[in-house]
Amino acid sequence: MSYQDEEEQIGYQVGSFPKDFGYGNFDHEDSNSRSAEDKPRILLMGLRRSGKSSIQKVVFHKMSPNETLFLESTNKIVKDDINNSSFVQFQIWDFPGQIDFFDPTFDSDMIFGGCGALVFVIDAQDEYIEALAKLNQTVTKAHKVNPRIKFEVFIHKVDGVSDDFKMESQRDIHSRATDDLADAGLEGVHLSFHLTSIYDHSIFEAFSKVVQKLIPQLPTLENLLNIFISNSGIEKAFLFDVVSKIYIATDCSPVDMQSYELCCDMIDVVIDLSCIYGSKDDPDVAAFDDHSSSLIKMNNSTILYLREVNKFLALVCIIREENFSRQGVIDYNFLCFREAITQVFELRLKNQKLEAAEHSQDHDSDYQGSIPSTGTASQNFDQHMSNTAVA
Ligand SMILES: Nc1nc2c(ncn2[C@@H]2O[C@H](COP(=O)(O)OP(=O)(O)OP(=O)(O)O)[C@@H](O)[C@H]2O)c(=O)[nH]1
Repeated sequence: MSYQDEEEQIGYQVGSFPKDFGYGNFDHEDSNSRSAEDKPRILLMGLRRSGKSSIQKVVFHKMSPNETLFLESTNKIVKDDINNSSFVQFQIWDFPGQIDFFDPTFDSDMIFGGCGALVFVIDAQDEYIEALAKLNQTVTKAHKVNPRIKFEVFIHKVDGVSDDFKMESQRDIHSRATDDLADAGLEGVHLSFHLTSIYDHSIFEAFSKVVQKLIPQLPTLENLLNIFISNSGIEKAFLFDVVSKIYIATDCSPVDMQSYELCCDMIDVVIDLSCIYGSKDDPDVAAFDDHSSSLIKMNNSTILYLREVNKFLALVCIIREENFSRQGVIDYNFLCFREAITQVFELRLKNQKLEAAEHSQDHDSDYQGSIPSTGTASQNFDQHMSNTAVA
């Protein structure tokens, strides 16, 4: 088998997700789209049947978890182009489980060279000794080619195991994997571990963290969210990529799984309602747009409040009912926040264009001087947010 024999699956669409929100039909921000080669790459690796393709299909193609039972084994590298919004642009490469790094057709420089993150999937319901050996081999090889790769280990299929077993497996896998790396002389290589399952939100949460590490503007986005929530009396806020339901940023307070699940469910409700009742005049136009908003009152004196940032991003906030009395202030602050996010988008686009121009001209001109650094940008956005009112 040749690893060069790759299959492109761009714009793939599975399942019954409403037409307006599938990847194939999504009206991309063309001007912000980058060519596939320029995008950061996420590699999905692991032993056969560990669940790699299922993860990709469930998170990015709305496949229902039960349908993954019928997935066939992957026997070539499958590339998938994810192009949801300016911040969520990357390629996912799904590898066959039986990949052999010593095969002469395996071009490790090409494969690991442009890689941003490597997700290694370990089946927690199976013996993991062989998987750990493969993980060690993979990290050693990849790190040698590209020391900047972020390594993410998904201890997967934890739906079928008890909480005690989950914790024990994570501890054991963590210590064995780091010991193996130390034995190989790679003490400095950091591995992040996540307990995941396609049958709950854990896989979306884990993928959110993987994707966030590939967004250079993350500190700026987090800073904006911190200012927004502290001035508006909000408990927690997530900035969501609407299509995949992964969150690309949140404020600095800790994320609890229940809050994240509630916010994900709210997005589903809003999209479903938009599809059923919105845009009667033109069915091809998505009813979910930058004017969409939604408010759900819970029976525990908490409010879920969703506002569209643009067609691709939504801000979902958890607010105590008593703090929602001055909704006007929250709405005003949201407009400031949205304006600041738009500026981050514009700056990112400008930087990407400059980088592309620099790349194509293939010379070391001093463009750097004209690219505003994220630090400067962050200060500018903070200034913008200083207009916010305090609730
Ligand atoms: N219980 C459980 N089963 C899962 C989970 N994720 C995947 N599976 C099942 O695991 C089996 C293998 O999944 P695949 O996605 O085909 O695995 P793969 O790693 O892509 O396999 P190869 O293509 O052979 O390398 C399927 O039957 C899935 O339904 C999970 O989170 N929990």
